[in-house]
Amino acid sequence: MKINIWEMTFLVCMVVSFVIRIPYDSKYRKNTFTDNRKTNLEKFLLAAVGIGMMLIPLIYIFSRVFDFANYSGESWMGFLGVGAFLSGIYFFAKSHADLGLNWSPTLQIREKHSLVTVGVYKYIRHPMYSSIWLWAIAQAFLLQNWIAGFSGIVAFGLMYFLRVPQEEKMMLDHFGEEYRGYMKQTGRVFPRIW
Ligand SMILES: C[S@@+](CC[C@H](N)C(=O)[O-])C[C@H]1O[C@@H](n2cnc3c(N)ncnc32)[C@H](O)[C@@H]1O
Repeated sequence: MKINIWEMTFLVCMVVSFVIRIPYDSKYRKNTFTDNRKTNLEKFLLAAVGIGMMLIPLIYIFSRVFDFANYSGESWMGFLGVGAFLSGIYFFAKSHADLGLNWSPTLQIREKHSLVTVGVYKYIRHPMYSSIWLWAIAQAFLLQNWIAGFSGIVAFGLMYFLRVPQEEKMMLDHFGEEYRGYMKQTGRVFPRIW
């Protein structure tokens, strides 16, 4: 087994993302929820993201199973991948810090949930999803394999397009006009500039 520099970078960034989440995850487990919308579809989407963004890349890096789908990319692709993952890690950390106790890995409202509209949430409604898009794009640039490189975009794309409308509906159900007003001032994954 020989891991190249880009695959090693992917692994390190993945571990850093895990470590960032640990303190939020342990606090999250102590929450009581007043609304829990973790449906079977949600469970499927979470599993798909785990498979597409972690399991398939790990199998690719540590075995030869997907080697038939390798291609040889240019080094600029690797550098772009590093830039995308590093900026993704910044937004991942910042969005966790801004959401604080309101963070949840799925669609849930906790007791005493408050609407966060400060920090990075002042400009974007879904900065954590922006950061995960950056991870998926980085994966495509860093893992030069048609399956392991693109499984992240497919899995997260599925989650993003199916989950975001449900998440915004849940927030509207709870925060009503406050969230509607917030939607008018912010973009989904890019800042609103018009
Ligand atoms: C995985 S987090 C992702 C948050 C957000 N969609 C993002 O991409 O940054 C999903 C949970 O965060 C909470 N949430 C989302 N937006 C929020 C906001 N502006 N203020 C407070 N909680 C929020 C909801 O409880 C939702 O179930």
